[in-house]
Amino acid sequence: MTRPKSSLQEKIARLRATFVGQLPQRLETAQAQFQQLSLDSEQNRIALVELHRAFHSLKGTGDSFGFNELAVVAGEAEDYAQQLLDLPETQPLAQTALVNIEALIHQLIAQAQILIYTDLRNEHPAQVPFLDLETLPEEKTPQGPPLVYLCDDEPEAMRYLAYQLSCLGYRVHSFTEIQDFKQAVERQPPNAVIMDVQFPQGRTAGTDTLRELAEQIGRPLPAIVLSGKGDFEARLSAVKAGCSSYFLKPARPLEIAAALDLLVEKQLAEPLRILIVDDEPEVANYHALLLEEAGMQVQQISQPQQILEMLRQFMPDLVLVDYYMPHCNGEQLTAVIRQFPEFIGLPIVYLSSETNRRKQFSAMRAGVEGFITKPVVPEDLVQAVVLRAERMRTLRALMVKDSLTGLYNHTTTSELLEQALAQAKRQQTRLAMVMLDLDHFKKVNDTYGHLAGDQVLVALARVLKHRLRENDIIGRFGGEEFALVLKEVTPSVAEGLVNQLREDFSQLEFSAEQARFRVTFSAGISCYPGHQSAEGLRIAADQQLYEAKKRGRNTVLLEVRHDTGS
Ligand SMILES: Nc1nc2c(ncn2[C@@H]2O[C@H](COP(=O)(O)OP(=O)(O)OP(=O)(O)O)[C@@H](O)[C@H]2O)c(=O)[nH]1
Repeated sequence: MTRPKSSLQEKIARLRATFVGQLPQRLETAQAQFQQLSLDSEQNRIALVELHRAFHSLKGTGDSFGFNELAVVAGEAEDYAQQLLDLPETQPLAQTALVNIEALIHQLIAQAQILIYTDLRNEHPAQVPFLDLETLPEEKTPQGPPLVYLCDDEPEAMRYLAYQLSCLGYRVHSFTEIQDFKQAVERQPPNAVIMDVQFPQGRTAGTDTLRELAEQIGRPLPAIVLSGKGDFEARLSAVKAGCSSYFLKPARPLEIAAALDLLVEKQLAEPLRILIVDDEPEVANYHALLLEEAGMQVQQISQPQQILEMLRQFMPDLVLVDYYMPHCNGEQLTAVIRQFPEFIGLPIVYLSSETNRRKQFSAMRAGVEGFITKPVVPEDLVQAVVLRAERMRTLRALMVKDSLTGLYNHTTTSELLEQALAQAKRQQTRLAMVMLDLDHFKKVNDTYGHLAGDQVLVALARVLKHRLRENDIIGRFGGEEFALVLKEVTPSVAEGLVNQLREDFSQLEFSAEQARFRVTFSAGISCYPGHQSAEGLRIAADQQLYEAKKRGRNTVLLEVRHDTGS
C-alpha cells in the first residue's frame, strides 16, 4: 500500500551525490571561461554568455538540491556576469566585476571541496524539499473488472444487487460478517465498498468499521452507504467514515453503479503524461522523480531538437521546459512547438530560477501556461502540473469522446480502427470488429421516455467499458449503435465474448416511474485478416448485424469466410 518514504529519498540522495561529483569539472570549465575573458577581448561575449549560463545553472540546481550556500554564491556570480553582459560591446569589461567573479569562483571551488568530503547520506533530509508521501495517491489496483466489496448482514436482499452489478461489469464479493470484510480488505483492498450501517454489533457498526480501517490505512476507503436507516446519526457516521454517497434501501442497482463509477473512474484513469525538457539531467531526474511519485508518467529529453518526435510519440498532457538552455531557450522552443496546429493548445510550463517578474512575463509571451520558479516546492510543482494537465485531458476528451456515454465518438472510433488495423498488419495479429445495436430502442424511448432511454445507453457503455480490455476500442457510432474493435482475438473468442455481454446485458433491469423493463442488443462481427480494410470490416459487420436483426434480435452473428479460414 503506502510506499516507503526512503525509496524516493534514496533516489534524490543519489542525484545530489552525482551533482556534487560533477562540481569540480563544472568549476574547472567556468575557470577556463573566465580566463578567456581577460585574455582575448574578441571572445569575451561568447565566454561571458557561457559563464553566465554556468552560474545560473549552478544556482538553480544547487537550490533544487538544497545546497543553499553554493546557490547563493553562484547567484552573486550570475549577477556580476549579467552586469558585464549589459555593457555595450565596445566598452571594456569593468575591472571590479571581474575581480568579484574571480573571487566567487574561488569560493565555489572551496564549497565544492567541502561538499565532496561531506557524507551526504547523513545530512538532515530537510535540506532538500521532500514531498510528503502521505498525501500522494495510492498505486493503481491491478487491471480487470473493478472489485467491489458489498457488506450487509441481510444476504437475501443483497443477492439481487450483487447480481445486477456483476451484469454491469463489476466483480462483487459479498460479506455478511464485518470481521470477514475486514480481513478481505487487508488481503486485497477493493476499488470500492458498499456498506450497510447497522449490524448486530451496533447501530453504526458498519460505518464505524470503515472509520477504523481509514485510520489504519491512513486514508478513507472509497465507499458508499446503502442502509435501511436514514436518520441524522446514521448519515453523520457515513460522513465521518469518508463515504461519498448515501442510499436508502431498496437498492436501485443503476443508481448505485453510477456512484461506484465515480469512485472507480478516478482510480482507473490513465496517469497524466508529462514531458520534461531540460539540458541538466540531474535536475530533470529530480523533477521527474517528484512527478512520478505523485502517480504521473514522465519522459525526459535533454536535446530540444528531439521535441517534435517525442510529442507525437508520447502525446504528453503537459510539457515542462527549462527556460535557460544553450542554443534554444524555452521561449524559442515554445514558438517552434506552436508552429504546429495540433500542439497549439498543449500546456507548456517554464521552470527557471528567474525571479524577475518582468522577465517572467516577457518570457511568457510565446503563449505558455505558467512559470514555476526554482527551487520548486514539490507540492507546488505537483499541483501546478496536475491542474493544467487535467484541464488538457478534459479538453481532449471533449474532442474525442461522446458526452453521454464517455465512449469514443464516431470520428475517433474510425481513426482508431484504422490505426488498430495497421498495427495488426504490422504485427501479424488478428482483430475483430463488432457493430452492436440496441433492439427496439425507439419503443423504449416511446414507452418509458427519452431519459430512460439515455439510462440504457449509459448502462450499455458501462458494461462494455468494464468488461473489455483496456486496449480494446469502444465507440458510440451513432444514436443507439456502438462499434467495438477487439484486438488479438480469434473469431470464435470474439463471438463468445460478445455473446456473454449480450446475455449479461439482457439480465439488467431498468426502471422508469413504477415500471421495470429489460433491453437487448444485436451484434454483427467481422474479422481481420478475413477483411483487409477498415471499410470492408465495417460493412461486413453491419451486414451481420442486419441479419441478426432479421433473425429476431437479441442475437450475435459472426461472419464466416471459408476462403480465409476466419
Ligand atoms: N434516449 C435516446 N435515444 C436515442 C438517442 N440517440 C438515438 N436515439 C433513439 O434511438 C432510436 C432508434 O430507433 P430505430 O433506428 O428505429 O431502431 P430500433 O427502434 O432500435 O429498432 P431496431 O434497431 O430495428 O431493433 C430512435 O428512436 C432515436 O430517437 C439518445 O442519445 N438517447
